[in-house]
Parts: sequence; structure tokens; C-alpha cells
Amino acid sequence: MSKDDVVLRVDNLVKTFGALVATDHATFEVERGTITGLIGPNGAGKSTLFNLISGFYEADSGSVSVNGTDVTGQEPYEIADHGLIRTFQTPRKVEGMTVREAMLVGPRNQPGESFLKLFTAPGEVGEAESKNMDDVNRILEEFEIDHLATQPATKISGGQMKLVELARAMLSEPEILLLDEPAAGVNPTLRNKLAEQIRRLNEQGTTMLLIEHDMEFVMSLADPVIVLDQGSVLMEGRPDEVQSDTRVIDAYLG
Ligand SMILES: Nc1ncnc2c1ncn2[C@@H]1O[C@H](COP(=O)(O)OP(=O)(O)OP(=O)(O)O)[C@@H](O)[C@H]1O
Repeated sequence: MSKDDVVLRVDNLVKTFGALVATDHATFEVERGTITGLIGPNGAGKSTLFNLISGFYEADSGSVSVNGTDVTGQEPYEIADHGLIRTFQTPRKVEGMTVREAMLVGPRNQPGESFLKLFTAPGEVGEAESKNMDDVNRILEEFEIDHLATQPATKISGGQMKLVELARAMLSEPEILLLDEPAAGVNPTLRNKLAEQIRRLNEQGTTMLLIEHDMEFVMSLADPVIVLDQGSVLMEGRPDEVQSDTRVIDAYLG
């Protein structure tokens, strides 16, 4: 793979918790334009890997690069500025806000977040905020969830919240989006909607790295699929190759 084709490179990452090696020299690349699946039995180290890649955990050793830039040791917001955005298994609490307000929390590079700018460049702040509002309204429509805009964010279903999380992540215009179990606890109708949206975003150019326990969901969306076992990469291949590999079957039954 040429350097330009790789959005994310994970090289020999190690993370220990006391005597437990949660990430054991994990090494892989995510090719631009793909939906790459990341699967593995419970405790294989998938969430730890996401936390390391997105800067929420510090690695003991190894490196992470995004778009050819070494981001090892950077803070999550710095890594986000390089175009890597993640969602969480359990969406963050947004009490007291409508869905539209929750969407507005935390888009990247928002000048309103800098108090100084309120005094030095108030016009810029106003413009940025109205652009954010336009972006939120456009994305709510694209995700076909504009009817939820004025609902209290805590009153919508878990599945709808997952759609809102995905929509909110897209406000940052990521080059690579890390999705942590988007289908978990979501009913079949909304799961299909989520899959449709993930496919649409990918066709429009967003590369994805997808952790998912629902095999049907991940195998119908992802290619390639990386299998993690005991903190390291066991294999990588097309969904059909992974599903029939005896090492993978053993790891799951193990
Ligand atoms: N903060 C932590 N402190 C101590 N041990 C941890 C911590 N986070 C994860 N672990 C341990 O590291 C190992 C990998 O956990 P991790 O959550 O990354 O696996 P996973 O593949 O995401 O599992 P699951 O599919 O069940 O979510 C497990 O043994 C877990 O108990």
C-alpha cells in the first residue's frame, strides 16, 4: 500500500494494566476509502485499542499515525484535528438539551469556544455559529432525523441516540471515523438505518474503522476485517476468509 492510501497506521502498540497485557504489539493499517472491521472475542482488547488510537489512553510503546502524521501521545482534540473522530459505545449524557443543541456541542475548531475571540473577533464567532447551525440542520436532514431536532436528547430511544452520535461525529468532517459498537442494543429497523448511513458516508469518502459484536452487521459492511485476540492481530482478510478461518473459530470458541 502506498503511503497516501493509508489513513491510519498502528505500529507495535503495547498497553498494560498492571500484569495484564491488553494490547500486545498490535500492528495494522487502515486503507483510505474502506470500512475496516475490528472484531475479536470479549476482552480481546478492541476498546483499549480505540482508546489508544484516539488519545484517551497513553501507550506504553508503539506508535499511531493519521494521514502520515505521527500522533502518538497527542491529546484526543489534537488527534481529532488530524481528521480522526470516534464515537462511544455509550453516547455521552446530554441532559437538559434538545437533539439539535446536543449536536452543537463540540464541533471542532469552533471560535466561540475561545473567550478571547468573543472580544477580538465577535463577527467571526457569530458567523461560525450560524454556519454550525446550518451544518447541524443539513446533517439532521441527511440522516432523516430532522423530526427529532426539538426533542429532549434524553427522551429519544437508544437506537436514535446512536444515529444522533453518528450524525454529530460527521459535523467534524472526519477523514477516518472510529465506530465503537454502533449496532449494540439497537432494534433491527434502526440497525438497518444505521447500516445504510454508514454505507452512504463511506461512499461519500469517509473511511471507517468499525468495532462490532453483531457479526451479520459487521460482515455485511466491512472489508477487510481485522481479528484481534489477546491484544494482537490474529489475522486480516475478507469477511468470507475470516469467517471460515480455523484460528478465528478457535479464538471465539476458545
Ligand atoms: N482501565 C482498565 N483497567 C484495567 N484493565 C482494563 C482496563 N481496560 C481494559 N482492561 C482489561 O483489558 C482487557 C481488554 O479489554 P477491552 O475492553 O479492550 O476488550 P474488548 O475486546 O473491547 O472487550 P469487549 O468486547 O468485551 O468490549 C480485558 O482483560 C480488560 O479487563
